[in-house]
Amino acid sequence: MSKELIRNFSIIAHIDHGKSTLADRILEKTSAVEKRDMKEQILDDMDLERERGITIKAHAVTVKYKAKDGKEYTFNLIDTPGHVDFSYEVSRSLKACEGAILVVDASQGVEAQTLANAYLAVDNDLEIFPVLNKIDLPAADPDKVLEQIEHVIGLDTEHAVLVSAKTGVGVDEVLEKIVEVFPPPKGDENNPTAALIFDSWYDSYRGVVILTRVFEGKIYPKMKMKFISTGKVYEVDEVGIFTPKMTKTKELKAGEVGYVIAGIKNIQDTKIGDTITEDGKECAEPLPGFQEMKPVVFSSFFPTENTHYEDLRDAMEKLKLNDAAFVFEPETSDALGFGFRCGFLGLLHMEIIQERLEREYNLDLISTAPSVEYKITKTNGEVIFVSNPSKMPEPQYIQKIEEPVVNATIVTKAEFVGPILQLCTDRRGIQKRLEYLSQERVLIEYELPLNEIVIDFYDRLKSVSRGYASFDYSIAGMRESNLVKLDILVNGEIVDALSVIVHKDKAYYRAQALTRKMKELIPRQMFEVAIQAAIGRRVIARTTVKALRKNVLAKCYGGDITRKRKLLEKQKEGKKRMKAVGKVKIPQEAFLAILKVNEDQK
Ligand SMILES: Nc1nc2c(ncn2[C@@H]2O[C@H](COP(=O)(O)OP(=O)(O)OP(=O)(O)O)[C@@H](O)[C@H]2O)c(=O)[nH]1
Repeated sequence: MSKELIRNFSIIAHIDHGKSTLADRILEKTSAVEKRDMKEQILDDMDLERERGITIKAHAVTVKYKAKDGKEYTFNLIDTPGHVDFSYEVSRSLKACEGAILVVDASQGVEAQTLANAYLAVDNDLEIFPVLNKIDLPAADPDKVLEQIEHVIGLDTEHAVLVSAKTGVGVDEVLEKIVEVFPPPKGDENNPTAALIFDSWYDSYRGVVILTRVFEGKIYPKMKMKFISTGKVYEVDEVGIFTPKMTKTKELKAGEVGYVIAGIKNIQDTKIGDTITEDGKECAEPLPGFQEMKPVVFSSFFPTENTHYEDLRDAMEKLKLNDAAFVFEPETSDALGFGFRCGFLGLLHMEIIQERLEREYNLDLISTAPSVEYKITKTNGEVIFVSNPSKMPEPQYIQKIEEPVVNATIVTKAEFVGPILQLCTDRRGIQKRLEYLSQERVLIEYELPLNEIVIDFYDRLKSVSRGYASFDYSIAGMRESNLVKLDILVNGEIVDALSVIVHKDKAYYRAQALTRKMKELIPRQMFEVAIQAAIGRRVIARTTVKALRKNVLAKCYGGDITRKRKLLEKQKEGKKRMKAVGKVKIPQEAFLAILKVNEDQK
């Protein structure tokens, strides 16, 4: 097949603007999927993706399109996720493309991730054309949105297409634009092989499946392929494309996108961003790779039953096979016993991993409040990185603490600017930009400490803007701050897993709110439970959970054993997701109380 007839592209958009729906329509129109096999959002094949209605992993699919010029084109469509935690998936997908369709909801307009993703595409030198989706909605205002696209993103709207991905209106025009606007790939199949790994996952039957874009040369069965960064060599078993089912092909040539299987057992060997070449006939230099993704949010996971520790380790190792960005290491907590300290790309990533561990592996977990990684310069000049508050050195050994800060972009309606600025100020933000995109839409940029974002920022933003604010952020660097560790003591003992790092000015308020919240969350026990918050040795807040007066069994006068058993069963259920710390039973919610403490509502 001639390269002239190939188009490699991604669909990018703000979350919920309809890119998965548009991808579905494209598959339908190109008959890749029989009508009877068509289910909504066919590319989102993980159960969890379907349930949450979001795309977690990027997917690639190859379809044929007979254009109006009479020629048959091959489209390699790469669907990308839209949530901020997964923006690294977007950027790696874009490296495999020549073009990007920017989907914008015509009833909503440009949002924070529309901007972030459009800039990513521009940075990757892609051809872009906008698709204004949802024009079937009465609130759709395509002209206004076109103006925003030109004015805010600076994107030419000459090739913009008005679409309803729901009804199919305009989709034919999108297909023609793909042919017209996006350039065919370059490269020569006779050159030494250079192919980019842009995704990989572990399949229990076939081993590692690599998703690759071939830039030069080709990949074919029996070829000895070499990964440039690790130097490892494997013999290729099979190559092919997704139609969307895995379909074997003879080879993958320059310009093409597809999968490679080579009996690889270890996903660590297939680093995303690495270049595949041919052993003995190497390309001169590796392709420009990707930014390595570093976890920025950390939390500890402990099994509620200590005997499930090994099961938890096994489950996490399995999950990691398909998620290179998820990291973990063993941790011992005085209060909670054996568990793991885990690193994530963001809060959503953390929630998804926890949910998968609980659902797919049937584990009951206690997770601790999310934290970020601090850079600490000790008084002896040593520099350490601490992502676990309980590992923070004593204050007298600390010279300075730096915390990660992000550049945050918020797009909202003018009427909510006031409360949003207030929220950002409360969260120790520094304003960088405020611009009216139109009379009623405003773009706000702030530098904010990441630590203030992981704690319920997004929820608060949604609530102060009644849902009319979109949000995106990228890590900007480190900033020195006056931070302290707040310890929580239960009956006089520090519960290490409850410690949090807070700004000094907020410590007192947080301590009050936290102890109050703990009191609500820790159930009454047979004895009085004192809850204190302290900085170092200084106790700054205290509450008490009163003792229970009656034993639950006291209700069972006489010897009705079945009734007694029922009550005990009931009690046991209530015990689920609790962890005994000394004599006191602490429920999961208490470990996340910091997320529920709402200082902005004071
Ligand atoms: N009325 C209308 N609704 C649409 C249209 N296109 C998509 N939707 C709806 O908008 C919602 C979001 O669509 P998705 O395709 O899941 O959006 P997405 O951008 O892929 O979202 P993520 O995969 O979560 O990033 C769904 O409820 C769709 O049914 C359209 O043209 N008209």
